[in-house]
Amino acid sequence: MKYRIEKDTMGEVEVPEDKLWGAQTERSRNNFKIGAPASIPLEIVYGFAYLKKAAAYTNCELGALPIEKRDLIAQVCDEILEGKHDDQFPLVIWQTGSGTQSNMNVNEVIANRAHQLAGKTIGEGEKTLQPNDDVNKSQSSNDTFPTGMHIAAYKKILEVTIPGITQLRDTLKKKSDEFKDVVKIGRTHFMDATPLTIGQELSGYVSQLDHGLKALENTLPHLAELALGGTAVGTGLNTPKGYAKRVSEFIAQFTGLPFITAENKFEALAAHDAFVETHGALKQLAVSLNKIGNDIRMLASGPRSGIGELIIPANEPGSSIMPGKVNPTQCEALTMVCAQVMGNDVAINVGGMQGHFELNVFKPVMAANLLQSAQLIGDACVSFDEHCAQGIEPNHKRITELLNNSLMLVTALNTKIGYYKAAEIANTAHKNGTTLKHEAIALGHVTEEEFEEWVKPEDMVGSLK
Ligand SMILES: O=C(O)C[C@H](O)C(=O)O
Repeated sequence: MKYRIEKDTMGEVEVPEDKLWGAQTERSRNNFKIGAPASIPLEIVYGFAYLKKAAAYTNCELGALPIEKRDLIAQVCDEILEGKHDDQFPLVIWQTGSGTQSNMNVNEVIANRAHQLAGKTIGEGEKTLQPNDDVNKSQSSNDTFPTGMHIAAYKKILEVTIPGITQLRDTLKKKSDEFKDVVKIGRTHFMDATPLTIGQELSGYVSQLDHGLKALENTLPHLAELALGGTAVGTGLNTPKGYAKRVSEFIAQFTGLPFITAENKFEALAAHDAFVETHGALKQLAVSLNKIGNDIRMLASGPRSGIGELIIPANEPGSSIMPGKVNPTQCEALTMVCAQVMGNDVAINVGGMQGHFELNVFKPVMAANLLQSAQLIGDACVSFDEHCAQGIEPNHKRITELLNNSLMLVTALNTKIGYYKAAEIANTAHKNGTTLKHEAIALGHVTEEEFEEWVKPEDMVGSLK
């Protein structure tokens, strides 16, 4: 491999000749071979591209950067956002906790690419742009990395997570309406209980997702607050007057999203409570989705020896050894995603607890985990929706069989003959393996006509939708 020499304040570093990055990126590559290759999410790099462009525009407007430099920075940022330089960001999550090396990676790529755009080869003559003085002007990693994190997370939640959850929620609502009259036996403590409809059961899942979506959306205003303008410790040292507000306005303009400057930059640098808050909502959704996935796989269990009340799509052969076996694989994928989100939540909570004095230095791990959760939940909801939820059908034969066989239909007699006599009927039927009706009449507690009139599952589901 051919190398060129790049320099930073510590001296010379060999960098692969065909790469746009510089000395500090290369040092990071050499010093942090932890889980390589590249694991800093590209979404964060794109977040940086938005903010570097916004910073260049703001610096220029406020008289701190010539227009030619602004335009070069903006042009490279646009190229980055078009995905033209995805392979120029080789760093890992497990680097400096401020993300300084990723900030410098972006600064170096912009500077070297700008040199090329100015018609020169990298290393030829004086640099067209200085990574620290021009591209990083009015910035520190301490305010840029959290800004990139917030832009990336906001976009991911808006573009992937919320649409995915909404798609699944809408299907479950449709199924809930479709099966609103299908009466089945309920279960509490895993044991037979009084009846309800499939529509009612599914409506609980819809409500869970509605609440989860609301919780997630409620976190967006905090996520919309940007740290940029705080620089090293939150005071805004080395920024021109009016910079913080204006740079956020440019970011809002370039992203089309309602970003604003954080009211308090000390919080925005030293704490990532916004991430803890947003991931809290993602965790809530994972809790809900785990229940939904578990319920559906248990209700669809069988086909001969399980509950078998629901039929779900048979998408692929389930077993390499057992012929004809089909498994609830979408439920398995969904609940595995939920397990991953729970793990990510722990990492984010631990990271969030570590804001020491003026800086939280768990930024890359918090950012990567949140982005992973947001992507996984969105994707898993779409997959579960398209390959499972949309195809859910009731197994009417099995539902009727289990409903009529249930001893808990006896609960309808409580108000007619009292709890004790009703319990005697249920216990005797269970002991003798007979029906409720048979024992109710044999014990002399009701007549056949009374039983027929009083014990009707369809009258036991209440009026709640
Ligand atoms: O990289 C920076 O801009 C600052 C760094 O994170 C530091 O506080 O030491």
